[in-house]
Amino acid sequence: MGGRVNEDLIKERRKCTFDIKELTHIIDCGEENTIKRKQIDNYILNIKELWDDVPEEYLSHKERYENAIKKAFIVLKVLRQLHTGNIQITDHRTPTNVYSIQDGIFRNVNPLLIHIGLFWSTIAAQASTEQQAEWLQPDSSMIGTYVQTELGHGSFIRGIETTATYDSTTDEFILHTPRLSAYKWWPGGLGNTANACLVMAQLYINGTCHGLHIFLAQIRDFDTHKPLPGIKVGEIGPKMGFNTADNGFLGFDNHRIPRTNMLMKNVQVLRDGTYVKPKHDKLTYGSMLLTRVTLISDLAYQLSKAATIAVRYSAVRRQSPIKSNEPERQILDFVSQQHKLFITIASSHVYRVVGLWMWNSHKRVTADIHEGNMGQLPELHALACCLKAISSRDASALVEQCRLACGGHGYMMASNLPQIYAYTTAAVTYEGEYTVLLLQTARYLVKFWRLAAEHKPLPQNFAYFEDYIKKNFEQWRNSPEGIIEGFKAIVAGKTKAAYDTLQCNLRNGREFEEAWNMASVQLTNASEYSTISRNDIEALQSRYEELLALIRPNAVGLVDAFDIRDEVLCSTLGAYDGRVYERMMEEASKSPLNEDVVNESFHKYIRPVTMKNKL
Ligand SMILES: CC/C=C\C/C=C\C/C=C\C/C=C\CC/C=C/C(=O)SCCNC(=O)CCNC(=O)[C@H](O)C(C)(C)COP(=O)(O)OP(=O)(O)OC[C@H]1O[C@@H](n2cnc3c(N)ncnc32)[C@H](O)[C@@H]1OP(=O)(O)O
Ligand SMILES: Cc1cc2nc3c(=O)[nH]c(=O)nc-3n(C[C@H](O)[C@H](O)[C@H](O)COP(=O)(O)OP(=O)(O)OC[C@H]3O[C@@H](n4cnc5c(N)ncnc54)[C@H](O)[C@@H]3O)c2cc1C
Repeated sequence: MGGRVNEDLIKERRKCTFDIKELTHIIDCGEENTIKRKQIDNYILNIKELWDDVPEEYLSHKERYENAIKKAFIVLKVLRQLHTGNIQITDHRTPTNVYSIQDGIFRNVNPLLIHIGLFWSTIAAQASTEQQAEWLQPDSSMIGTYVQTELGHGSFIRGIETTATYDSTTDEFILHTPRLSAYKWWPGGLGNTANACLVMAQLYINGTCHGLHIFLAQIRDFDTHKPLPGIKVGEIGPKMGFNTADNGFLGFDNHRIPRTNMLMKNVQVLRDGTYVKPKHDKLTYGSMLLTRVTLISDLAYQLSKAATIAVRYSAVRRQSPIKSNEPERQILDFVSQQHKLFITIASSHVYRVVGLWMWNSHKRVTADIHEGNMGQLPELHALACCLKAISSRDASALVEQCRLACGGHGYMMASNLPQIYAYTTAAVTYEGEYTVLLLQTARYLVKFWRLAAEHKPLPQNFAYFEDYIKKNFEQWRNSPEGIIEGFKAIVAGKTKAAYDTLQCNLRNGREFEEAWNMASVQLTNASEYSTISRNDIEALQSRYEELLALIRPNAVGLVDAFDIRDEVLCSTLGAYDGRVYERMMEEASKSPLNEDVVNESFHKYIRPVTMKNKL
């Protein structure tokens, strides 16, 4: 759509005091990545079939899925071409090769996300070399998903009921769903798209349960796509978001797979049924760990989208004068609006940096594990748990804050803020629910507080526990170092409080698990504080309003530096040109309810009532 850039935005960009491109290169981890990202964006933007102009809100549940699948397989074909063309394309904003531009294509989620983000990555991480050679062919017919959660169990995965029983007479595993609560429920792409899946099931050999293991199972015929015998599969229905993905359900009726379909990099079942244990019994949980790590970067990217939309709109929207005898002001001039939005820009940068640090930490620890050293795994797990929990809670809260800061127009689907919120808030639940993961980190904190309380040696990362006990903390200084020291004191204090409550519950005769449950609110609080979150930064930094004023002239420049294309933002409020009202009117004209001057419902339902006895 043509037309002049909004005058207020032009002025805002003139006010900017830093080099926007330089910040974009920092966000992309280098200018060469910016160039590569733009190449990919342009390449995919030129595929016309991907950019329909029928808003998905006007499609049926079925049409929305079919439209998304059409696009997903165009993208998959392109990715295969690019990869086979040896162009290693990595979008450093989400170091998972999840291409930022996909948000624009699907406006919701790519139905192949779990195929790309969990199915392949789990095979690459947990299948043996021979299995990878067989299953990871670039032109494979397998379209997979990751099938763990059941109707009856999501958080407590040791309670998963699906069984995989070894039959030595035929050298097979028998996958079985013993009851309704054991039906797999939720996996992305399972309902209609996937023809294969990685199933998390309880392994049984000669009546002994060896716990959860991962098995590759084909569930549909590669050629006809019909479910195989013994497979009951379908789609779970509409959700709050993610409605371009067919999350599904799956039941096995004594479905047989070869023994060699158990992922056997870290653990083996030999032909005679011998079970060869893994070096660490949580290696099977590795895909959850990796996804939690990747989610931090993705959430940072969702924040950058919401901030871009809300800040640009706030620079364009004029509402209410500050002095009655003056013109209406840009709402971005209201300090309360700056308070709502600038923390979102900051949080996007914080979680992008943390996400990249965690991504590199995961690579380092994975290399150690490959060498047989499991020592760093517990800390990586504890960090991934609290960081995924806090980043998803912060991101969903801040995206909603951005939506609310845009008034009624933020409530329009055409603003794209509702979809970004629906997408982001799901991350508080999936891949490990918020409270459940915070309690995992609490286990780790309590373990080291116990050592500190017993004056035993502590790893360097927990030296501050000892400082706290010896009251070595300095007076709070209003500087970054002072704030970090303050946080350490808060975490130590919260951990001590939870630990003391735990000890008190035990002294009162409670068993450990009950004592833990009774202290769980304090335990989650300690975990939350082990991660600096948005509210804490505001609360701690005096001169806060002065800092908002410092940011104000650069606010639009800061979001322009995220360099998110209009086609990806998909937002009437956030487009680069700021022509909000023209875009809103253009989107409204697409509503099917504007096709007829008088909708047929008038004659069918309204007129017989309103004109009764009047003709
Ligand atoms: C797909 C993403 C791709 C790319 C990302 C990019 C963008 C993202 C965008 C969209 C993503 C889209 C869709 C998301 C798809 C969602 C998929 C899913 O949700 S898959 C299912 C996820 N399910 C879970 O996460 C379940 C949560 N529950 C658990 O993890 C476990 O039940 C729990 C850890 C809570 C407990 O396990 P349990 O076996 O009971 O252990 P216990 O608590 O007794 O602890 C024992 C011991 O083990 C340690 N430990 C536990 N887990 C791990 C681990 N993963 N790694 C290492 N160590 C672990 C634990 O600390 C404890 O140690 P100590 O005894 O304390 O020493
Ligand atoms: C959009 C989306 C996509 C998903 N994709 C997949 C997928 O591809 N593959 C897959 O396998 N799964 C997937 N899931 C499922 C997801 O992993 C589960 O929903 C998640 O693990 C939570 O489990 P649950 O829903 O059974 O909730 P539950 O485990 O029943 O928890 C419900 C509530 O109980 C409380 N609670 C539970 N346990 C504890 C505890 N120990 N202590 C304190 N409180 C507790 C918490 O408040 C929690 O919110 C997806 C889910 C969503 C929403």
